[in-house]
Amino acid sequence: MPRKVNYGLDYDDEDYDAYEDYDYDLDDDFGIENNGKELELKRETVKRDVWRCSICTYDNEENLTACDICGVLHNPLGRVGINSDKKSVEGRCKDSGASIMAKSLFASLPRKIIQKAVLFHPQKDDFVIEEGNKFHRLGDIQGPIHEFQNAFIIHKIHNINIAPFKFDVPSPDDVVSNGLRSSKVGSKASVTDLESSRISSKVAKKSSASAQSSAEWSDSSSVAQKDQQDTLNEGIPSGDRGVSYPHGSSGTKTIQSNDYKPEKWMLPDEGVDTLTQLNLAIVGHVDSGKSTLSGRLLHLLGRVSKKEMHKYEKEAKSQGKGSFAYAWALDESAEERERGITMNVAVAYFDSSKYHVVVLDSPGHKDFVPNMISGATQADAAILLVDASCGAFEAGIKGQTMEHAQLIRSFGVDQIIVAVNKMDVVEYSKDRFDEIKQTLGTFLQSRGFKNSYWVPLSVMENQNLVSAPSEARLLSWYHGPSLLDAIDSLQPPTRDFQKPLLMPICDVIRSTSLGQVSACGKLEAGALRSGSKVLVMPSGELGTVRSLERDSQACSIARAGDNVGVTLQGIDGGHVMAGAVLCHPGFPVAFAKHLELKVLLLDVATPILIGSQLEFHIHHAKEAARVRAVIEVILQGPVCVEEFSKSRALGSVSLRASGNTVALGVVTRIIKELE
Ligand SMILES: Nc1nc2c(ncn2[C@@H]2O[C@H](COP(=O)(O)OP(=O)(O)OP(=O)(O)O)[C@@H](O)[C@H]2O)c(=O)[nH]1
Repeated sequence: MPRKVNYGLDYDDEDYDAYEDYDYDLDDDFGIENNGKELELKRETVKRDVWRCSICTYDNEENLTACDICGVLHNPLGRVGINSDKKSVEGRCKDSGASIMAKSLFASLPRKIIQKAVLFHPQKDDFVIEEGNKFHRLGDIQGPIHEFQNAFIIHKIHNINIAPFKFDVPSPDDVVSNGLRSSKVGSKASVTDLESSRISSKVAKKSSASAQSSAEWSDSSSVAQKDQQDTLNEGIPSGDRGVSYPHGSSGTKTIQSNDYKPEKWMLPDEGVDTLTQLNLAIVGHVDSGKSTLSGRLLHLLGRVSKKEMHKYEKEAKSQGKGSFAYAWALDESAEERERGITMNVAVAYFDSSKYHVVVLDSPGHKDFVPNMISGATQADAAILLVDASCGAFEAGIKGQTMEHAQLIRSFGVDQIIVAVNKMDVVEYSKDRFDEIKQTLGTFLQSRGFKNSYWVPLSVMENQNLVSAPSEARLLSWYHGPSLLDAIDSLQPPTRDFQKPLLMPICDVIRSTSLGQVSACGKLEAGALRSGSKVLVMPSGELGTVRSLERDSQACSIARAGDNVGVTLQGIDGGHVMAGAVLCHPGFPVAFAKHLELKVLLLDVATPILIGSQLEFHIHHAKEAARVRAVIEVILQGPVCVEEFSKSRALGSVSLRASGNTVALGVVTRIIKELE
């Protein structure tokens, strides 16, 4: 069955009322008309003990861990209270991502006063601003503000409000892979290394201490301790075991990540015939039909039974929302169903002939872009769904069709299937399909998508989904692959099997009755099996893998690319949270809040100025950030991060302000940890 990503702790206990998330103390109501949907939200009463959000200045109740208005975390991950697992169910729900995002639906952020203006002068290096090439290296920008603004004038293509840069010249990936890191970055490298060494060695020491104590707690026999030590040392060459830490510290021998040697079980067994896992994000403007498509595919491919489908149909009809029956297979919460929109990413699975597909059904509504980002960072490829209906496609182009395409590209996805849906509404018109293909195709090409497949569909009338269409009007001109065939034509993703474990946590499921905590997410690198020791960063706590689950089935090993649930034992559950990262105890991920970025500006209306307060998104973590120098950010709290050259997943960022994505970028340097 599909699983919802809640961006916070989740409870699997039966007595837990999943809809408590939306049960607020309310003192006023207000609604807003958005894409024809009447959305309602209520605001909580302000209580006496409050903390002020650094982004929107809203006074939040003390017990909230994230801003009630904009969702920015109050306490940095590193300072997560170790007692947070003792929260009542009610407390947890109030803090959940769903509640926060729901409440932020109607919040417009108050304007912040910019303290300093950025200066600008034309650049003379590789990042010279050219006609048609809107890539800017902001680090070199100086000069009066109007010149800064002029540098970011939007060029409209086909009257579309296209964001002013091109991914392919260069894309964030290309920035790093083409070695475009500036000499400025290089010249400070030694300082950086020193700083990050200090941080990581501190953490590594902590992990070693916890590793030892954890081993002692779990079993007192020397044989058991040896086993514990062996799991702790998985992948570390025998000569180096138990004596050293990554990045090093004085007096200890250093293990670099290239010293890591994966053990045999960590590598895929070529002989065993298993399908490659493909993490497929379904993105696109609100109402384009993403959940309906996901639900219908699951049904057609036998993942949602006839009986279940019948139940969804009945329930949807009884609420006067019959057309949403398939979407209900994914949109499970009462609030999502009532509003007819997806709020959290749903994770579901089906098999094609070539892939074990993990469907990441993303929300399309503008206000849930942060959730969409969290799902999209796990994607190997994407289906960009567009609504062919007159007016709807055009609205999507100005809305989230473009934003989602840009975000997904910035996370390194360069294979995309553009599914032109609702062809039934336009009489399966070839002209309309060609018009959409020409308009959007030009844009996608300019953003550096290498492979894009174009598939006309009607999800509602089951045309061209898993087999050739039966509709004569479509058959008369379309002879290409069905959507399922297009999925099978995608190139298999490359995986980091040879690197130490790295799994950003996107969701946490917690059973209070069993005292267990499960972290969900995609393994970006390395492998896990039951008994493996894992380090949870940023807390530096060690846990042991008790069991693994993929697609609701227990599995013995999870490898890079797999999207799994990892049940941990021997760990305080309060340290396991969305935004944290599971890593190899010998190779802790860096943890910092002072970063140098290289960004591509999307929104000229929101220039990035020194002193600007932004929302900083990285893998599944979100932090308030202040622009210190252009573009160097100080986050309110630290996050797990790697330079993009080391990890795509932990080095791709997006910057948002006032509900808009204003820039996409990569981490070029971890500057230092601030005490
Ligand atoms: N006519 C027609 N309607 C469709 C088709 N596919 C989906 N719809 C309708 O479009 C509406 C929105 O569908 P959803 O699946 O909720 O759209 P979505 O993209 O998941 O919406 P968000 O997740 O909120 O962005 C529903 O009423 C669907 O029945 C189609 O092929 N033809």
